[in-house]
Amino acid sequence: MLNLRGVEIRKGALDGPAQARLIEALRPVLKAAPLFTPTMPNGKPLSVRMTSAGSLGWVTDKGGYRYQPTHPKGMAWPAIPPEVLDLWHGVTGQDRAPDCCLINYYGEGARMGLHQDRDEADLTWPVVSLSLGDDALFRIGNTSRGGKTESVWLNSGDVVVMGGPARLIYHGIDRIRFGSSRLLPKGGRLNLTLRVAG
Ligand SMILES: O=C(O)CCC(=O)C(=O)O
Ligand SMILES: [Fe+2]
Repeated sequence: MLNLRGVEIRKGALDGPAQARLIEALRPVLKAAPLFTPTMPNGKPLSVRMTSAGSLGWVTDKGGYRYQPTHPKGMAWPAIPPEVLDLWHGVTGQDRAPDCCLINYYGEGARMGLHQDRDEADLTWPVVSLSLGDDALFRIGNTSRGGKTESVWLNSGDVVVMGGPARLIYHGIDRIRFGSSRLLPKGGRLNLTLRVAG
């Protein structure tokens, strides 16, 4: 395990078969709650497409960043698959389940700027994130804006945990190596982010 500024990076936490099982488990979720292109509060589209599973999903549009119980198309989010819940319980050792599994899809050229995860009601819960598919360059900054940053490549099956003093650390994805993994038939990267949100 790698520890970068308090952020735990569990390289190879999931082996190939476990990754393939997760992709299978996510297929019906993505069918029930299709990926959409979110926009920043200023109207600018994000390059990642996203959706959620769980009682709450994270959305952003002209109304701002928030958690809500429904997909932008109006339906409730599908349940978080048991395989994903097992990962959370195994990593956190907590009985409480996450109420949101945010699913980010990075196609060719997609990225995510440096940000803090701070829309959750209780910031004492860790954020657990799983990488599936193409490699991604993950950048870690500081708990306030600015300052030096460090980067690390995340590969399929890696798990990142942001908790404790690192819960509010700035982080982002600079770029992916499109086509570096064969896990997703059409390429790209799926990132699952598990959180106690409400
Ligand atoms: O894609 C990633 O690894 C990070 C995603 C992320 O930071 C987020 O959804 O808040
Ligand atoms: Fe984040």
